[in-house]
Amino acid sequence: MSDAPSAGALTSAATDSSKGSLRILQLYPREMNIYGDYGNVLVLRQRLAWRGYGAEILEYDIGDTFPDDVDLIIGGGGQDSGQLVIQDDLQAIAPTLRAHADDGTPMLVICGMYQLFGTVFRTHGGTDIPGIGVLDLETRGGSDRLIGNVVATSEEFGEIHGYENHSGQTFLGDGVLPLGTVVKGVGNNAEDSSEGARSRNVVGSYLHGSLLPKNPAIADFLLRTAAERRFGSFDDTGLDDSLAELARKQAGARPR
Ligand SMILES: NC(=O)CC[C@H](N)C(=O)O
Repeated sequence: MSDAPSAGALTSAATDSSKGSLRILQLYPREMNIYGDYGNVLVLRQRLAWRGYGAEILEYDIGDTFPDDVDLIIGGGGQDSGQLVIQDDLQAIAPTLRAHADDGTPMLVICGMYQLFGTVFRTHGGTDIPGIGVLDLETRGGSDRLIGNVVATSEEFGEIHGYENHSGQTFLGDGVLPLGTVVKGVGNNAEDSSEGARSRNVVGSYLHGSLLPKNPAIADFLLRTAAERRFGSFDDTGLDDSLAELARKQAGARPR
């Protein structure tokens, strides 16, 4: 169960939202929200609040109507069983998600949802869970779970810190770039040192933690992109990220 707000709830941590509000949609928070992934939404909301923007946190669950005017779409990790539960509903909203991606809506999808944004996840049990083809990649389940701390490097976002726990190994097609190159841990698969995927304004990653508290550069990319699309500009006043910096140092020093 998630402790997230119910569908359509307006959660405003911002006392001052005079610069406007962004609508952030969390996909399937019941089934696809493990290892603290909901923290990504909380980080986005808080960084908006610090800069005088509001955030409307929406949730999409099985059978819901997909909301209008969504500025940012977030998806978390899930067990294979959770991925099986949502698979039919996800196919039903696939055209909407693909249209959002093509239109430039910023998105962050982690692990289980990252896999399902590809073309297919063949589980270790031999079941094919079809993806929605937003990202050109496919995933094959293996007998080993890949678990531990990860550090990846990326030109766009610098060092990326997180924690992986997956059996699926993901292989990128020509239509996407990796999010980063792994220097500690495994990332997408045990063969090519790539981690995550980038295409249009979509970021896919295996990294939990949750990801955004320790990676404010990725959070601000998502917020800047969403705000510029909605308001034409973004006041990206620098924030005091010294605690995030400490967390990054600590995470980087941890054993695999
Ligand atoms: N952490 C996750 O989201 C796991 C995704 C998928 N069930 C796997 O094991 O590969």
